Amino acid sequence: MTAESDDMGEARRISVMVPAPLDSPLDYLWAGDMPAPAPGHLVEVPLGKRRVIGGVWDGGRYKGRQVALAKLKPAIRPVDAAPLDAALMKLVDWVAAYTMSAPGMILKMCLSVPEALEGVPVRKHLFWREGLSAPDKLTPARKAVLTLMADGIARTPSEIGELAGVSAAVIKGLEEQGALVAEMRPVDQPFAVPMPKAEGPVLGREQQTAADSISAAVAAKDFAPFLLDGITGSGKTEVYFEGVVEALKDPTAQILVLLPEIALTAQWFDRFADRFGVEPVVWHSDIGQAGRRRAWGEIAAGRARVVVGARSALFLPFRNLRLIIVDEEHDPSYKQEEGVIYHARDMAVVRAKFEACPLVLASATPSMESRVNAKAGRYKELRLTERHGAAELPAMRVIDMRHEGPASGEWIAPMLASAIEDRLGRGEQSMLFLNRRGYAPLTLCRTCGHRIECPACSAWLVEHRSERRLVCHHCGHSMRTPDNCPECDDTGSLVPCGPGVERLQEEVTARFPTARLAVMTSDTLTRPGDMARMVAMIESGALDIVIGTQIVTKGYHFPNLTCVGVIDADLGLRGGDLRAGERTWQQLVQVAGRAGRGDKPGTVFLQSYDPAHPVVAAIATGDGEAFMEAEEAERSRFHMPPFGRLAALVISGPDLAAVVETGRRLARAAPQGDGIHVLGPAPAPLARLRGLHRHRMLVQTGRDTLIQDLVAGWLGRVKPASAVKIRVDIDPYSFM
Ligand SMILES: Nc1ncnc2c1ncn2[C@@H]1O[C@H](COP(=O)(O)OP(=O)(O)OP(=O)(O)O)[C@@H](O)[C@H]1O
Ligand SMILES: [Zn+2]
Repeated sequence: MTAESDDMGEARRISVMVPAPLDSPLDYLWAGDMPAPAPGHLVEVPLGKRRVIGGVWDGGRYKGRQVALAKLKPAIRPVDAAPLDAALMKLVDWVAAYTMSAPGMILKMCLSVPEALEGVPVRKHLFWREGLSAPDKLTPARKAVLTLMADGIARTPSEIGELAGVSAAVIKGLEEQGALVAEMRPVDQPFAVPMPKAEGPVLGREQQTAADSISAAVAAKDFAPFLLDGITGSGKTEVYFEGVVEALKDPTAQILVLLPEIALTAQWFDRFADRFGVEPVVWHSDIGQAGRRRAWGEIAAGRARVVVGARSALFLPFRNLRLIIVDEEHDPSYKQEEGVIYHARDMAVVRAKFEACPLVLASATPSMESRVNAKAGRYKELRLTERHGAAELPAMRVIDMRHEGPASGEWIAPMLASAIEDRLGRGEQSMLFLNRRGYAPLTLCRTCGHRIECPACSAWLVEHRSERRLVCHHCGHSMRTPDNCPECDDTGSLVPCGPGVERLQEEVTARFPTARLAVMTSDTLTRPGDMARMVAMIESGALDIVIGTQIVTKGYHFPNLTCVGVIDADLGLRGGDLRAGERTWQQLVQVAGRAGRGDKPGTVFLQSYDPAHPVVAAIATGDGEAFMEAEEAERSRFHMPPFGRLAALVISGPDLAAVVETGRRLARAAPQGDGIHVLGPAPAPLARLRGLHRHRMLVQTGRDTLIQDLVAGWLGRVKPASAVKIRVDIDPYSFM
């Protein structure tokens, strides 16, 4: 072969990132007459026995052995879809490197809707217009159709059938006679374009200052990270809506708003619709296949303008992203713990940088990470220190459960009970917060002391009395609640220990038999729309008392809710990991923040066995700043994140000895050096999960160490024992 034809051959080599767990793109041969597609274009290629859609990639970033041209498999075809843009491809590479995941699995999250890439199916619509031929016989059924269609709106045959109450044959007949004309339209219609109302709300002084900063950054079209730190009810949403208004002035701009999954609720949508005239485009697990296809396609085409979604929306293929908002940025649900382990808030910052657009992290309880970034000047801090309008922060009362607690077997202290009584009398609402689903977290045999555990996990089974079942909250295993102890077979000896929301419901019903009560948990709100209906009931005053898990803490605004009771303020502090204090503080501030948001003042009751605990004291005094300062000092002293870096290794497998052996090998090969600390291996708190044994290791380094390189080198020196997996979690949030 001459050098020239060799070059020409090389021009036919393309690197393709395929949605599979591979370390780098694969090379393919681009056969046929068309020039090889440039990076970003989507192509169909063979992968093993499958055909997959991948992106042509700049393979130079990934080192590896080059396969000889003659051995390359040919690509199948170009895919007729908008190419991925450079910023998104950069994000894929970056997130893969940071989280130590296969880049193909990150790309898979971007191309999460393969059907959208296949082109949208078309559906037949019929319409009528003046001058079309009249049918030969005008039967009543035909007349009904023509009357309906006189408005000129195109409808599918089935819509016409339904609306006019006629059979398919009638419609077919009219079409054959030329009285209705058919046109083919893509099934997926574009979304309505948001149009901000000319007049927004009159912003308060602090709100206006914050909104101006954000709008200026949007207009400047450059990377600019903000921390919007405003107390609960201070009107953060209205502030970042101003940024959205500014961005929409560019007719091609797209805006992404990330919310924790369970905060994606009717209230937020109503407010958006109020301001922008239409609902935003939604992206989360509940929208179904067709909804995903439509949303993905419209986003990729650049037509979907404002998208609101849960964490996975971060990887959508926007064409011209001009603003990212991460609301409730402290929320732990932004960390994905399965599959690719990533933190959507942190990766949002990276995406904003690559897209060169502003980013707003909003919270009443900013995470330590964001707080420290703001202090260091990496983020610009915008503060809102007052509630909107006349509303004041609620009063706080700590109930010392050691002296002021309820009788044994009850969970509501007298002081809280009388406060609820009082609200009932005044026609106001109360909310009780207990972050525990089910009836009781533990079932114990009074005779032999046996505790009922999950057979596959090291966890107790939780009683769900309404279903008469014991359920594992880790793997979903469940069994009928037995009558006899499974261990000693004694009858009637099993007793529930501790409260869950169902048990609390029992107590509330007994105490306040006439109160209108609802329980809000992921068990009671299972269908799409359940949450919206419940929220509407609270808003309309159809409920007096709401019992809920953390599902009720997110962003709700119920003006008539004036009493919040935290049943167990110490719950999140037990078995404390690195962030237990911070997280409990955030959760309690958020739940407390639901009280007194209207013109009536609110009171929050915290039931605690440890009122002197810094977290409880911080909530009671309202001095969260002092608490977070102390937390920060502590983290800094021990070089914990964000002042140091952490990576967790979870070693798991079906055979305990193999897991232990792998841990030993890791320990022997552990990295050493200044400021590097390796902890473990030790059994994980959740030592068995879904039948697999789990051990953990933790490596801690200084802020300036490239912990990924350290871990990669380490893993390269160790061969796991058979059937053992090692999962790496950079910046771990879960220590279970
Ligand atoms: N400038 C304003 N004019 C009129 N109403 C406002 C204004 N600012 C805020 N509000 C209203 O005040 C209420 C609280 O605002 P919002 O829900 O945005 O607070 P928040 O800061 O997001 O609170 P949280 O952190 O608790 O979710 C909402 O009903 C909102 O519509
Ligand atoms: Zn289990």
